[in-house]
Amino acid sequence: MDARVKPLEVNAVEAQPTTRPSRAEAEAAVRTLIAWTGDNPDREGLLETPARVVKAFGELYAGYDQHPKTILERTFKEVGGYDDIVLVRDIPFHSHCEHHMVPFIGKAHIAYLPHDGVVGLSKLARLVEVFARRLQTQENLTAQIIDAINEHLGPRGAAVMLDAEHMCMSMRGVHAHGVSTVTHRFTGVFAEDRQEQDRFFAMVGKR
Ligand SMILES: Nc1nc2c(ncn2[C@@H]2O[C@H](COP(=O)(O)OP(=O)(O)OP(=O)(O)O)[C@@H](O)[C@H]2O)c(=O)[nH]1
Ligand SMILES: [Zn+2]
Repeated sequence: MDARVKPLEVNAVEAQPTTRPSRAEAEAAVRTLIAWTGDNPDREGLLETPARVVKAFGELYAGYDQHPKTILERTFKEVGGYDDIVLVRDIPFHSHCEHHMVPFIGKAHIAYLPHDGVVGLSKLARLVEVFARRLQTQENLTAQIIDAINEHLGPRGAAVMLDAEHMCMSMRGVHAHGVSTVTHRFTGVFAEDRQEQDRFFAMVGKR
């Protein structure tokens, strides 16, 4: 099958499947951007840059080819009856804002109240990667993480908080350095019970 007609797998409801250009077309686009900046894409140091950039994009946007189900499908039930909050905090992530394609970098804190087994702790960090390695807004990233937890783990409650610095606000535009943006979403018991929210904030260490 021609790589150009390979459908792009997407998980966002609003995103439409689209077709992928070829690698050669992607490299030509990078070459155009280099020339647009005012540099010479034919000088020695830049000759291989389009190929490197496209390869790097393959890593930075790998999330389009990954699905949360494959990460969250394996759960463990032998946890000694543990059914209280499981919090994995300070998960580092890098994403790219969909407005400027410039990085936003921060930490994710994910908690859930188990219902029928627990998931491997590393899987929550992997889940963040699935969605962070796509073009994003911080709000959408927050929502996609918690929606995937609810869909695939069915917990009694879930809580997600992201704290990130957007390079499009510091390196360009308003040039506001050191600004952090905090988003959070609660579902289930965390949404209904203020005390559970307070426990989450206390455990994360932010109030
Ligand atoms: N809500 C939200 N806004 C974001 C995020 N990442 C970047 N932005 C904002 O997206 C907005 C885009 O605004 P526009 O006015 O269309 O673009 P712009 O002229 O480049 O804006 P400036 O950044 O103010 O120069 C900016 O205010 C960015 O700060 C995000 O994750 N969530
Ligand atoms: Zn931006």
